[in-house]
Amino acid sequence: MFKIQTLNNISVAGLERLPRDRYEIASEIANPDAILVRSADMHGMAIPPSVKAIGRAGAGTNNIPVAEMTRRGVVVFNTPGANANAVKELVLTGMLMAARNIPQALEFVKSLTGDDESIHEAVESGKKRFVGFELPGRTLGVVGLGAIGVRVANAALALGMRVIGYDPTITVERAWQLSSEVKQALSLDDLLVRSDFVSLHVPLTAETRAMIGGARLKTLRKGTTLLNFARQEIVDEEMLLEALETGRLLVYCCDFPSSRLKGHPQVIALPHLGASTKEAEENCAVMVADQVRAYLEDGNVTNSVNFPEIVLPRGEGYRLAIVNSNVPNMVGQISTDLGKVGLNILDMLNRSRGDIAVTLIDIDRPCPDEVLDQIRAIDGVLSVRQLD
Ligand SMILES: NC(=O)C1=CN([C@@H]2O[C@H](COP(=O)(O)OP(=O)(O)OC[C@H]3O[C@@H](n4cnc5c(N)ncnc54)[C@H](O)[C@@H]3O)[C@@H](O)[C@H]2O)C=CC1
Ligand SMILES: O=C(O)CCC(=O)C(=O)O
Repeated sequence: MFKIQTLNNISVAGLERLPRDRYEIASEIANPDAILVRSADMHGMAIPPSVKAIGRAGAGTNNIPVAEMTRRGVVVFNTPGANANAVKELVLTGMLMAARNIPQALEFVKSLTGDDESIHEAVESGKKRFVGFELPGRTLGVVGLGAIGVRVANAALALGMRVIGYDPTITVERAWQLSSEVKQALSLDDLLVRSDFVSLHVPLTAETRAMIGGARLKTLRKGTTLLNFARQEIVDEEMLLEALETGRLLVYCCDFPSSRLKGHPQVIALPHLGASTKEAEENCAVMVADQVRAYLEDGNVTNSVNFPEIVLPRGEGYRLAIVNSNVPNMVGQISTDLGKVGLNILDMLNRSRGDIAVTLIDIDRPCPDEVLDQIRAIDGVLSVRQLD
């Protein structure tokens, strides 16, 4: 029986992928084998030694201590692209809300009093305060052309916008998906000076933290709208407020309210709603549950942010799933231990990524406990599991 701890609400569609006769799932559970999480902050949390996998039902893994988990030999998964359409739709909503002064217009309508005739009169005389502008011909700069950025860029083209993008590490897959109409910005600074709207779609990393700071905000075209559906910390809030004050920035539309941003007349702040659609929640939950299950039951790894991709189809025999440091002669030492007791290797796969390697070995009969312990004792071996 595998034990799964959930730190956030995970869609039932995903939990149903973990059959109850093999999986016990609860928000409070002792010695879990895996943790499923959305946005809960796991930094500083005591993660029990029993944990072998952490599954993030979503894209960003900045809420998980990934480096520490790698050192411990714990795999961390995410669900690339599973919520990208939901975020794209909210970014488009944000652009349109900003261009048409929708939040202010809604506030105005809420404030109306009197009978239908007086409301009608107030509407017709008041609406001139909310005159907006249209998107065709305006330039959108997309920073980060991953699952979300590519969708936002292509959708903005379809709305008649000009689109420029910046992503020095764009993958081949995303480059194929990106319309050839999207022009390449030479640098982030080049993108910022050429855009009427700027939309951020990068992960939060040491490099992207406060990437949009004071100096860069000063280079924006007067009246730019900045959209941040990535992470709060990517924008320097102090400097942002100054840019709004000077009018360099017209609107800041984000998914991350704060005490200073909420209620600000030029800020549209949503309560981290980017991935909050039924479809995205289901997509993420199903994908992450399948990935965690494949790892727990077969040792296979797909869509990990810290482990190598490794998939060895199950055939005959018994499987050992070993996580070890990526150093020479690990496989040699492991196979020597197996050979000493006459265990025959039927199939084997070894993959590495950075400092970590995963070795899957199918053997002809169960491995005795003392041999498993010998393998565990090899310098650099982080975990050894014999799978049914
Ligand atoms: N508001 C919300 O609810 C959601 C927010 N997010 C946030 O959006 C981020 C992006 O999500 P995805 O597009 O799914 O991720 P992704 O991994 O598919 O794309 C990220 C892209 O950013 C690029 N990148 C990294 N550093 C860069 C830099 N310094 N400059 C320019 N490009 C850079 C990468 O090359 C990659 O192509 C997530 O990491 C997460 O923080 C994601 C989903 C929902
Ligand atoms: O699970 C959520 O609602 C947050 C989604 C998110 O921020 C992400 O996928 O990075």
